[in-house]
Amino acid sequence: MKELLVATKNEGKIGEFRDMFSKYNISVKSLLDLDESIDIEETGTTFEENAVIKAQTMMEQLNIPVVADDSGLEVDALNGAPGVYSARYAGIEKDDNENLQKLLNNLEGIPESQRDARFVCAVAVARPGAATIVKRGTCEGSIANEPQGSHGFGYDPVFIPKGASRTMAEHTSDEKNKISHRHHAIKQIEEWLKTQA
Ligand SMILES: O=c1nc[nH]c2c1ncn2[C@H]1C[C@H](O)[C@@H](COP(=O)(O)OP(=O)(O)OP(=O)(O)O)O1
Ligand SMILES: [Mg+2]
Repeated sequence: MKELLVATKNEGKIGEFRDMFSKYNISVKSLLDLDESIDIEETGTTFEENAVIKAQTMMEQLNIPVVADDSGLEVDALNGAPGVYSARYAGIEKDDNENLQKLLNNLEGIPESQRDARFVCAVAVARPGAATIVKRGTCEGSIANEPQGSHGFGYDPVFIPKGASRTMAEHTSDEKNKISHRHHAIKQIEEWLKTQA
């Protein structure tokens, strides 16, 4: 079992990386195991830029391969907002509940047919002495009228994946990990993951 650092402090992401990397025989360490005071500024304007910033910052400090995830929700009726600002939508302090309440307020009165959205995830792999890899995965869906379900994290209680009749937070973690944006991004770094185990 090889250990890999995922440069995140998000417990929801950490759990999903643990579950999805286990099949590659890789165990996950995160910034919560390392040093909670590490705070990497997300100055990019795209998910890819921010994922690369997070992965390269830690790779340069530790001289080991580092994976990072930058992700968020794009809502068509809001011209792609909250997008890269998903974690800071309702303010500087991250608060999943405030964020999704603000989203529901901003979509008030907008009919179901115009509530299309997608989750986006960029996964970056920064490697000492080799080029950084960055891949994007998406999960199409729409925004519910009210939060439902208690699994997952972030905007999961208001996101209904395309073809589903319940929110992502009403999916088990195994179900989510088969269809999520994070799953689709990780799938694209599979070849590299296999070289790490
Ligand atoms: O599967 C997901 N299910 C629900 N919501 C999600 C998901 N994936 C991302 N999201 C939302 C949460 C947060 O509002 C933003 C990520 O922001 P993002 O900066 O990438 O993560 P973060 O600041 O929580 O942790 P960190 O930067 O340490 O990895 O998008
Ligand atoms: Mg962040």
